[in-house]
Amino acid sequence: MSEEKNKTIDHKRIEAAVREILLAIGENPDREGLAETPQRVARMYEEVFSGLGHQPSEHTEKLFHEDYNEIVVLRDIAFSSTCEHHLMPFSGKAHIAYLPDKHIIGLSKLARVFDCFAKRPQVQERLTIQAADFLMERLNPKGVAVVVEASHSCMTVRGAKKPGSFMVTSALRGIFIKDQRSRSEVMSLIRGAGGVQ
Ligand SMILES: Nc1nc2c(ncn2[C@@H]2O[C@H](COP(=O)(O)OP(=O)(O)OP(=O)(O)O)[C@@H](O)[C@H]2O)c(=O)[nH]1
Ligand SMILES: [Zn+2]
Repeated sequence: MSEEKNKTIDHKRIEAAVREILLAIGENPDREGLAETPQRVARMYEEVFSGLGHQPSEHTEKLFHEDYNEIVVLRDIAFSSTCEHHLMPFSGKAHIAYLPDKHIIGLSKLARVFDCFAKRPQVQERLTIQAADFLMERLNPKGVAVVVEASHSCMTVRGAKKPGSFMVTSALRGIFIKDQRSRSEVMSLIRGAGGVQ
């Protein structure tokens, strides 16, 4: 993602809202430890919602022509996102695979595309689908598979309070839907060391 400032983030509004929340919980927003918290939170939101000011296509302008006809997998892409229900983080690993059709993409761009969708208010299912659909459309490969495993802090530290629980989501596209052998192959590559069990 480009380092350019995110124009969708209004720091002043976030600061005023955070001050209001501090008052609403009965805190003194002017005490030493909290005095700069509204500004910190605004800077944090700029970072964790940086995907709102950007498009994943910013990372996929360059494709390389290559006659490679086997599955490519980028496994264990660490990520963090924000649950849109509670504005609390969820984090884990994404695994992205595709079967090229004449074009490949720089490896890092897979991670950058995923991050661009992750750095928005999200639910894990939509994040998974958006990454798969975008790569399918932009790369025009024979197939795409995205598997995401994540722990949701809104479920581990509050609410149901189930630390250690992981949500696993997947989105298969193209040949990975239609062809059982390709599907088994991609899932076993994703399941390799460090992948989903
Ligand atoms: N499917 C899905 N659910 C999510 C995700 N992130 C958070 N949730 C769930 O969203 C739900 C929101 O449910 P609500 O009943 O509206 O909220 P709540 O009263 O705070 O629910 P509890 O978390 O059960 O206390 C909860 O069950 C969360 O666990 C996600 O990425 N995908
Ligand atoms: Zn949540």
